[in-house]
Amino acid sequence: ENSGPKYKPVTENRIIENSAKGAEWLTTGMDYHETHYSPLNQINKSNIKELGLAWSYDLKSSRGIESTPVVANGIMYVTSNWGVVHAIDAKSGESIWKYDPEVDKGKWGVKACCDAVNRGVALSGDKVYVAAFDGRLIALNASTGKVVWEKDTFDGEQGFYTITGAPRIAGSHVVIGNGGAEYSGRGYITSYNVDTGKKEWRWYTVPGNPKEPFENEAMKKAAKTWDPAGEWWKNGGGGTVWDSMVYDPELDTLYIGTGNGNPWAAALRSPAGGDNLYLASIVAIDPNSGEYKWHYQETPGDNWDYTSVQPIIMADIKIDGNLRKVLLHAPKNGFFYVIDRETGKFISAKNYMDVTWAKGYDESGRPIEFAAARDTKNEYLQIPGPLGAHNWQPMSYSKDTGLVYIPAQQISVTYKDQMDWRFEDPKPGVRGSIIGRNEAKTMGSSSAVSEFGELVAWDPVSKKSRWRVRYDAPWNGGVLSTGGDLVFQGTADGKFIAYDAETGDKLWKFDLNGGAGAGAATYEIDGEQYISIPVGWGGAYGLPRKVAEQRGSGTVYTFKLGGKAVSPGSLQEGTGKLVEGVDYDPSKIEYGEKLYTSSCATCHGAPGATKGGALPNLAYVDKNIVENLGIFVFKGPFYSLGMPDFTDKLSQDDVSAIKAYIQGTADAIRESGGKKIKDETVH
Ligand SMILES: O=C(O)c1cc(C(=O)O)c2c(n1)C(=O)C(=O)c1cc(C(=O)O)[nH]c1-2
Ligand SMILES: [Ca+2]
Repeated sequence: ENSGPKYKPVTENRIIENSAKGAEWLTTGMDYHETHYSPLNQINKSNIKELGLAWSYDLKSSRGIESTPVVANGIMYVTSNWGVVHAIDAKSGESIWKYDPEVDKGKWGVKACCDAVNRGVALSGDKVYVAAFDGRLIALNASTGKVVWEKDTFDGEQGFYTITGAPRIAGSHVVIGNGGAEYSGRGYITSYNVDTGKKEWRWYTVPGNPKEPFENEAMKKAAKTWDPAGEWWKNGGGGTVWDSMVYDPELDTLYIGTGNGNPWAAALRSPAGGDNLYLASIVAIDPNSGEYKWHYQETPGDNWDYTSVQPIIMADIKIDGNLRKVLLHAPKNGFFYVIDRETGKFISAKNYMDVTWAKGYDESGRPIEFAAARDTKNEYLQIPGPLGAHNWQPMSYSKDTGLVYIPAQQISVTYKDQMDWRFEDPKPGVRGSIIGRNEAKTMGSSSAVSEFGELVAWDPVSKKSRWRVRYDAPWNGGVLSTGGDLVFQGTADGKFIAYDAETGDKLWKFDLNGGAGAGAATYEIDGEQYISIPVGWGGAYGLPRKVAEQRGSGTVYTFKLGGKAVSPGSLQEGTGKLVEGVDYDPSKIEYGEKLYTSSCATCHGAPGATKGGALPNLAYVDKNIVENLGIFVFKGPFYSLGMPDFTDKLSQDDVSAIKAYIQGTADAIRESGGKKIKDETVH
């Protein structure tokens, strides 16, 4: 129990007032603007060399950690997998309380497109809000961690949903969306009263069956941009709001980023074409009524899993001599957008990474596409691939430098439409289809062009990068910028690095116990500035592969000047030896590969393609696991950790074929002297 001073309620004024000094970090993005910038400057260029570990905290988790810490009243709130909340003394690193929503992981793990992650909490009054993976929005007492109220946000809905995002507070409303657009789902957000949990409104992002009454004018308008021949509503249509929402208290408006189409292939979802509103858009909503205000669609007629859910930043910047209230956005599709947040008017879009789907944008804010990117017959080299030029990892906007620091990447894929796709049609050979994926795309090579990561310092006014830092690998962590003229980023290869915000010069680095994804936060207690980063490798890219040699239990690292705490260690990983000696029938390998692609590949990757990520690569596990694969796939020992149950999905014969494929591939790699046989499976 918290024995410290009485918990001071978190109010709108307090969040606004804190922006100027930055002693606390009161929303997932620091304040309402969600800049991931703090004016704190005790730690700066002159003393960064003295930055050392103040404390570390074991989150006791083994999947991806994606939450930016939130700090109020000396308490840090950070989430780990499935929606577990840790309240930590932000000065000492001692646990205050822990809340586990006790998600039925066996039941829900199968619905995880991209790891059982959670991106953090929201604070309001004396409560902390978290959304559990299984759809429950939960209000906890911020001092004790006791449940105040709990609501099922999937109530009455049909889709294959999960929640990974952080809730947001808009006045007296707490709002949450969900994920599921790789499976089946109609995107929506729901608002609840912060005090009572009473459901207030629900806003769908895409229209339902046009034969039924529309919920509102926005849906009626949107339906005209979809072809009913695609019967998208059976599949849900997509548009899930699985990450960013920002609230502007001055304009009393909530801005949400919407996700990709479901299925991905536009030609199957809406054969006659159309923009498919409000997919891949930023939509402004009145948080009191739940009514649509305006939208700007970044990727009309999405065909590539180009979600627009990526972190949105509010900024007030001078463009052509006029101070404009804008939204800054770097979604998956590789373009950087500046949008007027009062009107929704498009200001500019310019690619911050190489892209092969569009040449640029016209004055009205429509992309000028390359026709080949919509070819339904031929394979196409898609850059960025479905993991995006930037994913959920928070970017940061510094008011001092005027730059946006984007954790960007290049990961390509070759795509082709799966023209024989049908809704919920498990097919050996179709990626993830046995576990409910509904993408309608087949993928070829994921490494036709090189993969890399980049920290891009982007000037949103001149639409050019000021500097770039190149990393060998993609999937680097979120970014923090500070008044100390510093930029902090954790990397996929397990470092926490400080850069000069003006030049990109590397000033300091610290070795972590694994690859980092989450963004860092900073705060001040008793006159000392702290910088805190939760570390834990995983997420969509990290499930089947890793970049750092080491991998640790999820850990919060907190630094201060002169800190001298001892670093936590890494986990003992497997042997790294190819599996050997499992009996198999070689004639089954080919069919086994097909079943593997449909059942195992999205989480475990292709056998031997990597030595594993947050989850093991099956060519590098103990022989007993492959030999007894049936024990593991039919509600086995890992079911309670989130592994799907393949009962009624695979037969014993199917399992024998999968075993043949795993052992056969491992043998082939060994015989070829360790040569990689297969590409990794992207996303
Ligand atoms: O379409 C969706 O509903 C949805 C949900 C999620 C999610 O909830 O995590 C991701 C994605 N899509 C996605 O496309 C994606 O690249 C992705 C990466 C991650 C992650 O946490 O690493 N989640 C998701
Ligand atoms: Ca998606």
